[in-house]
Amino acid sequence: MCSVFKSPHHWDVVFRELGKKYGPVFTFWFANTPHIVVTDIDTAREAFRRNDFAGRSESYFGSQLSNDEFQDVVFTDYGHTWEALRRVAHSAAQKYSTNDKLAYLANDCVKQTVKTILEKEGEGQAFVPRDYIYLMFLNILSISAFGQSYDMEDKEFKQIKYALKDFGKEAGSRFLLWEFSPLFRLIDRKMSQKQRRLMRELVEMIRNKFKPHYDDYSDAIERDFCDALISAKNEALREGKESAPYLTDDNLAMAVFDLFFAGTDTSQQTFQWILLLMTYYPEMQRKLRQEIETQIGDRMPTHEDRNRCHYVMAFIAETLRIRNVTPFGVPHKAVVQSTIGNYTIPENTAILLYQSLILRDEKHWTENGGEFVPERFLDSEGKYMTTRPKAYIPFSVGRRQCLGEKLAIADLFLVLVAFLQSTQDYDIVLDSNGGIDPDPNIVDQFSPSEYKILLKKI
Ligand code: HEM
Repeated sequence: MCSVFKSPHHWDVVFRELGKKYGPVFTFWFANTPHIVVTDIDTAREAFRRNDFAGRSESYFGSQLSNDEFQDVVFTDYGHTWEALRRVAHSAAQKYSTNDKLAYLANDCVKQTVKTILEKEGEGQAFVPRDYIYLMFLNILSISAFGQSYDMEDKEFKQIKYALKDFGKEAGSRFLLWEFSPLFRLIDRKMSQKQRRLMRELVEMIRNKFKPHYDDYSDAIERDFCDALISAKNEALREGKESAPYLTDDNLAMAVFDLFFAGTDTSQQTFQWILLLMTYYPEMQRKLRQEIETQIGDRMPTHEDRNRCHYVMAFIAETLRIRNVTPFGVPHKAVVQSTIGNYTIPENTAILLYQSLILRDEKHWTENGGEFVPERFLDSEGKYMTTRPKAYIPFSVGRRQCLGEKLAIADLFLVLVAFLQSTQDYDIVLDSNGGIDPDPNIVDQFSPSEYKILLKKI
């Protein structure tokens, strides 16, 4: 473990070397906890489709979101509560991913953001787009979740962003040391206690938004994600489903929390990559604009436009492939003793799916697997491939696979198209950047190093 903390490189570089040296399945020790690392797609698909590896280990961080009082989807171990919560959260997320409301919402949020950028930053002035992107995706999710939007100066917006984003930057890799070393938590107690407090306040905030939904809930109209979950709970109660006892108000509020926790940062960070890549490769920006102009023009983008905008879809897919923001996925746990390939895996062992290695492995992606080539997702007629290559796993595989995949793609598509439409009188130009390698200071994610862009009038 020391070797990865001491390394000046991103963990991806270190694990890539380990993968080359030790093959498709190897053990890595975080302090005194062994983690099985899987780097082969066939082995991963076979193992993760089974319930045997659908568990989550008890973790320091996870215990703040799933504990005796309430449980969420992401951190709850395999069992009835997880199954019940996952089912209702998945169905709500799927519903939202094709909802016309989402198309209007994304369009409004983007237009408002571009207007604010032009007012605050002005034409031709370089600025860091990070906070604007965060606000845009947070608003899309918060309006979908409980019908509330924020502006940059809102106290609550600042609180959410600080707890889920800025504090993470401040704490850096200490997060991992807190996770694996109670002693380090004690030594570093001022910061680790602050982290617990921030999380507690955030959980409380979301619960306070969820509960009042009962007061004016009506079966006739589904306003947002909270209503969708209440409706799923009522249905389970009415029909006497086995899942009903697990759908407590506190658990459902935590499922809403997951939307923020698992959905905002992943989506907004992916969009930061999209913006960086399309300014880094201006000829690709032109191609994106051309397609949008011919296929959609000035009207508001809809979900159906995904079937027309093949290059836009390929560009998003390639960004998710080469700059997958969750390179190591989320650790799974063996719920029983089982096997991966020829290895016996003891009960309770943690397992990591090393997604980013599979996503760039030359075995599956030819020798240019490390390069950004959106065309690899287009067929010979230039159409976006409907069947994805088997090694395309930015959202993981199997029982725990991301339940927000469809929603994330819908959001990214709508936001990208609306962003390019709203800036059609400009070239989006990269002003300064640290290249397109992931920031080596954020070791367990793929985050772009800070960059500045400007809107240059054509
Ligand atoms: C680009 C955007 C996203 C990426 C790359 C991403 C990726 C992932 C990955 C790799 C996992 C771990 C799967 C596993 O354990 O095997 C995951 C889990 C999860 N994601 Fe996403 N995600 C994204 C967006 C979203 C959105 C928008 C939502 C909200 C609806 C969401 C909700 C979840 C939840 C609830 C889980 C936990 C599933 C479970 O444990 O059963 N994600 N995601």
